[in-house]
Amino acid sequence: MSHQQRRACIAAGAAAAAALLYWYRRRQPPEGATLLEAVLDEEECETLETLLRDLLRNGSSLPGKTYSPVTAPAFKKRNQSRETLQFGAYVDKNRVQNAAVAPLPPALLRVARRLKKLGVVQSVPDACCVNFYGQGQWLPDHVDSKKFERPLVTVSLGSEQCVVFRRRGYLARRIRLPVGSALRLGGDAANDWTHGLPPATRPRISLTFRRLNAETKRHFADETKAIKERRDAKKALKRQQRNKPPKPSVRAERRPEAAPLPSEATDKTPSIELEHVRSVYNAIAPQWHGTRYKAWPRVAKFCLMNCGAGALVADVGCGNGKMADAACRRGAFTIACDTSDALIDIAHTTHKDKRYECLVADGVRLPYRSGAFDVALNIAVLHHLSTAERRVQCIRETLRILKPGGRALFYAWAKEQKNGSENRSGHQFDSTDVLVPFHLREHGPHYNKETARQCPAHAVRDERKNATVLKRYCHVFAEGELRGLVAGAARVDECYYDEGNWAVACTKL
Ligand SMILES: O=C(O)CCC(=O)C(=O)O
Ligand SMILES: [Fe+2]
Repeated sequence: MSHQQRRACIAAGAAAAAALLYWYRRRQPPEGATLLEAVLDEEECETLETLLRDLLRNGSSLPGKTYSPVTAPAFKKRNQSRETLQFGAYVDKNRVQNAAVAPLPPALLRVARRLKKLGVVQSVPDACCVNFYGQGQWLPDHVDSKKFERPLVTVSLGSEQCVVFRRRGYLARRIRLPVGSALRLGGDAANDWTHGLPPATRPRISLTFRRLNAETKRHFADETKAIKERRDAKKALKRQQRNKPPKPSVRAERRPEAAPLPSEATDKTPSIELEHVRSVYNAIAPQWHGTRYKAWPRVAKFCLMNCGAGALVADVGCGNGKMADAACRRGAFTIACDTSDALIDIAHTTHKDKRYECLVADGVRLPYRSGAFDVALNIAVLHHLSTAERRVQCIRETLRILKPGGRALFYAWAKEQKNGSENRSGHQFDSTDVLVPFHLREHGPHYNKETARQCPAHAVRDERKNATVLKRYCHVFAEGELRGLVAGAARVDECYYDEGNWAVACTKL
């Protein structure tokens, strides 16, 4: 190699090393910033994302200023018009304000507690700003308000993105934010460097967890108190002027609304339901229980998202209580009912260790007062009601017992059944009102002579299968039918096909 060639080689090597060093330094987080990967696993991210998108869809019904569409024309023009949900504290254009917002919902509180447990923060954050970025939306460079304590922690969901840190006189830093990661910003990174996000290439959600500092909290509390005092004083003055005694509080006067009086649709159970639903379930209860002991995964997910600690859940038509684990898992109290006393006996024995009560009652006339429950489950019940009037009545009853804002999930067997392994029950339906055979085996671990002896009159022996054949009445639902019935009585949030059923999740308005 000539001298000249050697010099060229060295120069190229030095340039490559400098480029590598530059590349490396660009990716080093500034002092005070730490990235923790996999703080949430894939399933947790997915569950949280579904929950948050659900909340966003219902954004306008959340309290106060929790939801902001951020549609200021200038923001929209610059593509910064992302939607936000703010819990615990309200920020507008990076300025903290004293406005009413909802506290952290249980799912976010769990993440906040996890951050403390992992040592990312010292106190559990009590505020969270959830940013929903659509494709192309970005966040300009900023320093988070000093009214928030340090560190701030941002958890990423949905898709990977980069955050760019800038500081005058320093090389800009570009840090990858994988899904499920938490970026902790303290010290210089939070106070002296700005951070911003380039346009998102795919939809993304970020959760910025933080705490207002004590001084701001105190200031806001004083301000709120002063406003209330001024308002009360004004009211008192007006009252004095009118010289009227103060009105008693409406809340104290209000009596719980009683269950409605029975109507034609509810006061008499049609004989087809007595013979082909109630009696059948009473006879097959032990065998039924032997193979059905867990909520379907999507029903369990609904429970996970909606049945938090302290919530009151109604399981309308609970069968053997297979929803109990999912409904009570996060500390909710469940009151379940079914018309089959044999199934209620099983539900009671199986779940007596839980915050769970069950009783014999009919879904078309629930023995609960109106507005009492936070969540209602009505799973695989409606298709056993034999008139349209009774199905509507059962939906109305399920919603009646919910508080405004309460959520309900309905599942009803679909007329449209898939082929192959996706159709676990193996049934196909030609008409909407059908009698579906059930083979009650007279052998095996779940055979119970006692209940089998109480078979309804229509039961017939199948000697070949050594079983008694009972027929269950079902009205199978055509696509759109369930949605149509629920939409008349509540706001439909989601409608889907699952486990051979049509499903509708809704909110009582
Ligand atoms: O979306 C992100 O990752 C950052 C959000 C952020 O900086 C903020 O909410 O202040
Ligand atoms: Fe920020």
